[in-house]
Amino acid sequence: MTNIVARRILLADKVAQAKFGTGDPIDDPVRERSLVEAVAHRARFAGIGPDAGVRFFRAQIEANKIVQRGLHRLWADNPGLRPHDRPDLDADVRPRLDEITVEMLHQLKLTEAARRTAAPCSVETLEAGLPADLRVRLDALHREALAVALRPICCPGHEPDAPGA
Ligand SMILES: C=C(O[C@@H]1C=C(C(=O)O)C=C[C@H]1O)C(=O)O
Repeated sequence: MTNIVARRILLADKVAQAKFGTGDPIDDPVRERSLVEAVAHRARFAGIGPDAGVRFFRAQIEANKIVQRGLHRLWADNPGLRPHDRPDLDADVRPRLDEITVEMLHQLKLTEAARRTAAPCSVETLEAGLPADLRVRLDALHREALAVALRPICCPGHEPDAPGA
């Protein structure tokens, strides 16, 4: 599960690139709402607690926006670091996020029982278990996002509810 959480966070770089300089806001409440509704529906269908599923995905969204905000700030302040290409958000990046959503729901289902009985774990432990090729791509910004994204897994039921949850 940590693996796919890290992959979604790294994909936020592409989202940030797609939006940078276009005027498209980092926050897209319509897209978020449709994701959360789809997750609640599918979680219920798959027999995962919809609340747990929604809580998990709200954390993934927040983590994604942490990376986007951090990169937009970095690029605004450092023109030399700005990306040269702009992926297509709708045609390229969001379909990849949608694939990850399906995979994450599957993993949530598979790990449900284990997570219910597991002792709270630390983000550091989960991060240390990542394959090296993913770990090396996580700088301080991505690690900050990873900590937010993993909170529902590490501390099920203990993380504060997101606004509007
Ligand atoms: C990833 C995007 O940016 C934000 C983060 C989202 C997410 O993590 O799923 C969804 C909508 C946006 O608020 C996007 O616009 O697709």
